[in-house]
Amino acid sequence: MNFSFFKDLNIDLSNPQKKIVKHKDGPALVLAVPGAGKTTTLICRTAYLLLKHKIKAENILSITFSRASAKDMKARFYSMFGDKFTDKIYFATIHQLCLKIINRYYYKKNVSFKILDSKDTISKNHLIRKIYYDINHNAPSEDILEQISNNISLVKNLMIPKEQFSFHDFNVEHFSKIYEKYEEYKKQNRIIDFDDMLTVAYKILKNDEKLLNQYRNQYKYIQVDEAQDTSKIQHEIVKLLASPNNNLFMVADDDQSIYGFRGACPLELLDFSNTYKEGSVYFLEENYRSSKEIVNISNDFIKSNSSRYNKNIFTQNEEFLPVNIIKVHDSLDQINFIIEHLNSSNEQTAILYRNNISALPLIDKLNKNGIDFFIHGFKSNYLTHWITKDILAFLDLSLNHYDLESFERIYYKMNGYISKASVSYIRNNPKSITVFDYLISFPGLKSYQIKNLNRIKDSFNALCKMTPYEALEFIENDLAYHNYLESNCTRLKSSYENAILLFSHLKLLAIDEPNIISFMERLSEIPKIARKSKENKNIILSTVHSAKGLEFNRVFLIDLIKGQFPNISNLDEDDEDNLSDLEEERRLFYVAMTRAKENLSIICPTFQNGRYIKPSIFIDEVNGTNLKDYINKTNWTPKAMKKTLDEDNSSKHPYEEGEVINHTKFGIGIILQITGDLMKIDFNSIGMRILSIDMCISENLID
Ligand SMILES: Nc1ncnc2c1ncn2[C@@H]1O[C@H](COP(=O)(O)OP(=O)(O)OP(=O)(O)O)[C@@H](O)[C@H]1O
Repeated sequence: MNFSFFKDLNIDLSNPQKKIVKHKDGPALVLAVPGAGKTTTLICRTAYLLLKHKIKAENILSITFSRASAKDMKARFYSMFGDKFTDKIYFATIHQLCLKIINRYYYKKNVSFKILDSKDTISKNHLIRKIYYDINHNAPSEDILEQISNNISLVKNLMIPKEQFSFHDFNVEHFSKIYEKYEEYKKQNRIIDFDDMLTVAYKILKNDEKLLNQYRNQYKYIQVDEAQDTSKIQHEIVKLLASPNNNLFMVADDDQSIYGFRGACPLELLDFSNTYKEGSVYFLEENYRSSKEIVNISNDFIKSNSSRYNKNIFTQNEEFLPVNIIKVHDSLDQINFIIEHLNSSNEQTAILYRNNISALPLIDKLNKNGIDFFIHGFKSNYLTHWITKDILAFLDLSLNHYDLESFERIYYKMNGYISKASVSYIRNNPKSITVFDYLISFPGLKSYQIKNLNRIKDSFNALCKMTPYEALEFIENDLAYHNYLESNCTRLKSSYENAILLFSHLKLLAIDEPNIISFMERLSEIPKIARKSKENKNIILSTVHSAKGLEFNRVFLIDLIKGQFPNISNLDEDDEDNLSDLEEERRLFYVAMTRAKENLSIICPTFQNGRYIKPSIFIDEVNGTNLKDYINKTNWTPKAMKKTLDEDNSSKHPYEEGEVINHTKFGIGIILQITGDLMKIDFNSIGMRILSIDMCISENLID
């Protein structure tokens, strides 16, 4: 009888896998390597319970951590067994299950509630921002907002009582107070957030025995995929539901635990044999997914981590292609390299990145090249990032010289030397005068101050006539926004690498835009393009976190640069906290590599925003790879810039290529190239700059 079940499958399960599939009653833990068939075995066991043990579909609950994995699990089940079952099998995330429990309970009690971040509530970020401001009297950066949000998740997932907050380093000023206010607001407004789904459901199950028993009677068999990412409270909920029969089946790989920052507790798995004395532990060490090269290289790589079970991963798969490390010149070259390869073969491909912001220029350029893709959960928070808001304020002010709000946002972020007193003065501006003209009318200004204000006024006059790319370069260099960007990161204790990545990606977006308005429109269009991207595409864009549990023929792992992956600034390997963060980042990199079946390329830009950047330390740690250069393959002249360069008006100015000039601010330099209104000049003091000829003449900048 058993024989026919396994014979009928379209997959030839190994003996260890079959043994696991046949496991029926009592607790079981399957510990396995990537691609060992954990999900496959769980799916087959579900079918085996239904077909062989005649368990009803409604009595089986299969849960996992992310929506993408739950969807994938369901799709794989129906593709293998869809023709054999008409009953619905419940594959859900643990949060979906908890919400179901809460809904049922509140419905019974006739109590209504709302979910934070839904249409009819305030957004979570907005709420935290407001509370942070009320308590600390300054606005939090995006990094701090994220840290607060992660801390809230951590507290709830690890079930840390308020009294023990002082033992934890939350890295946020007055976190305890912020947390208190946040909880108070939700309580008063009958709102629950994503993490409350767990705490509230747990409380309900603990206090309502009748309801708990209803669930226990319903879900007689509970299966948990990706159990290494289950947090303390999730373990408690699962234990509560599974008890007293404990028909609990968990599959896990400790090397793929990547949610420690949000309270995942892989250590609970170590305790499995103590919690369930009668439990069975199974091991799966054969990888069926990836080529020999990918298996060997990733296995070697993860051995650098010290807190892990040592496993003997092996594969019988053939050798296929070497794992490549591709050195590209910069982010634009990285995209060009990817597009070139996407165009040359239509095999199923994932482009994976550590940080959401890496997706911004990808969405833009793939869309402009007419390449269809699906993107997993893109976050549009770059639009509310202080850098984006600053840049938009510069551009808004350049378009509208009466825009006091934008002026107030940026006047101290450039080399304007504008005093607070004069800013207070212009708040009484009669509105019929531009911000700059009113500033100049401030009583008692010295002649050099007036000259300076005229310089700023002229800069903003010039700014609105530039292409968006030139404008961003001008803001960065000529208006010295770069200095502010650097000092503000230090002040906010937020990652300078992330800030520069965002800034340079905004510039990448600007490259193809003909004018400032179209650049602004494109910025707000990107989230819409992301939302419209449809599933079932051959090309997937995803953070590594969201790609867990999935597999692809070809993987491009991008932005392998210092500070991005591992996503740790000022890495100090002697610091224990740093070390555990580094190990989690290493697991994340391991998850990324092991998503690939045949073709894995790790891409490493060498310049960012015109400056040399160091590669990720992981590049040194992956041995046995093939190093390839893709440097200078493409002509890096931004289109928008090229357009201006091509509009030749050389006859209207006195400069010549090769001429040595003396600039009032930058000193001696040589003109390397003149095209249209632009001159590329190599200055002795500051290196290369591109300047507008019009500006140089009208401002008398060159002697
Ligand atoms: N016995 C087998 N023979 C051939 N292919 C198999 C076998 N078991 C699993 N596979 C295939 O190997 C791949 C990996 O399986 P699966 O996704 O279930 O592994 P996993 O352990 O859950 O992976 P991960 O933890 O890395 O996400 C799938 O394509 C699956 O179809």
